[in-house]
Amino acid sequence: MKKREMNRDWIATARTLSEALPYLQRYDGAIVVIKLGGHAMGSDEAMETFARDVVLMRQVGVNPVIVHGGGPMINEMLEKLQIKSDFVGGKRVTDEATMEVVEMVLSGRVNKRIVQAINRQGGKAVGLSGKDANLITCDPADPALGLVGDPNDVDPAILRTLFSDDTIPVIAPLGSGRNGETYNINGDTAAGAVAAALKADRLLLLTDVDGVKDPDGNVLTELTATQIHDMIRDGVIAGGMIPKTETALNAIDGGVRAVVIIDGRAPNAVLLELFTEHGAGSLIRAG
Ligand SMILES: Nc1ncnc2c1ncn2[C@@H]1O[C@H](COP(=O)(O)OP(=O)(O)O)[C@@H](O)[C@H]1O
Ligand SMILES: CC(=O)N[C@@H](CCC(=O)OP(=O)(O)O)C(=O)O
Repeated sequence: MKKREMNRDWIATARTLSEALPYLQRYDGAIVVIKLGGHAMGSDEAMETFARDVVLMRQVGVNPVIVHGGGPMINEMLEKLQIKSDFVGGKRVTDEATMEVVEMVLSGRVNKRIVQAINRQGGKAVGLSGKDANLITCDPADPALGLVGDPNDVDPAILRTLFSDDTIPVIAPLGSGRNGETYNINGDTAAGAVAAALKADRLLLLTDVDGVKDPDGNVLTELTATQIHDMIRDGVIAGGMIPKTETALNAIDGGVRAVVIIDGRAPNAVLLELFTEHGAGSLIRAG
C-alpha cells in the first residue's frame, strides 16, 4: 500500500524519473560496455548498488556488457604466495606462475562476485572469460611483458546470443593465444576491444578518480586525441591511466561512439551518466 503523503524528496524523485524519458528512449536497444576496475569494486554495498544499476539498465532495454579488472585482488594473492610483480606502462609483467594466479583470481573470485551480485538483484548474469567461445584471441603485446596479450581477433557472437536471451555477460580479461596459450589482458584494453567489436554506443571506464586530471588536478570534462597524446608524453597521464586513455582512443577508432572515464565509487555512477543530464568524468568521443 502506497503512503499518500507529499514530500519534497519524492516529488524530486518523480521529476528525475520523468526527465529520464529522452535518455531511456535514446538508449533503448543500445550496447553499453562497462569496465569495472578493481579499485572501483569497493565494498559489498557498493557492489550491490552497481549490480542494481546494471539490472535496471537491462530492464529498460539496454544491453550491458561488464568487463572487469581485479589488479588489487591479484596483488593480494601474489603477495600471499610471495610472487613478486612489476608493472610497465600500467601493465603487469606476467610470467607463467603469475599467469596462473591472474587466471585463478579473475575468472574465479572476482568474476563470480560480480555475477552473483547481479543475479541477487534479479538479473541474469553469466560469467565468462575472453577464452570462452573464442571471444578474444591475442598476440603477445610486448616480449618484455611476457604473457600479456593484445586482443587481435574478437568474436562477439556469444555476446549477441546472450543479449537475445536477456542475459548480462560478465567478462574476465583473459585471452587465448594462437597456440593454446593463456594471456593476461589489461582490463581496460579488453573492454575497449570488446566495445569496438560490438560497435558499442558507450564504453564506460569506471575507476577510482573523478576523471582524467590536468597538472593542477582539475578534471578535464572532454578530451581530444591530441591532448591525450601530449599528456602521456609529458607524464601528466601516468600509470593505470595510460592504458585507460589509450583504450579510449582505440575504441573510438574501432567504431565506439563515445567513451567516458568516471569514478565508479560514486553511488549510481552508471545511471547518472546514462539517464540524467548530470554526466560526470571525462568524455572522449568520435570526431
Ligand atoms: N592524469 C591523470 N588523471 C587521473 N588519474 C591519473 C592520471 N595519471 C595517472 N592517474 C592514476 O591512474 C589511476 C587509475 O588507474 P588504475 O589504478 O589502473 O585504475 P583501475 O584499477 O580503476 O583500472 C588513478 O587512481 C591515478 O592514480
Ligand atoms: C596486463 C595486465 O596488467 N592485466 C591486469 C588485469 C586486471 C586489471 O586490469 O585490473 P584493474 O582494472 O583493476 O587494474 C593485471 O594483471 O592486473
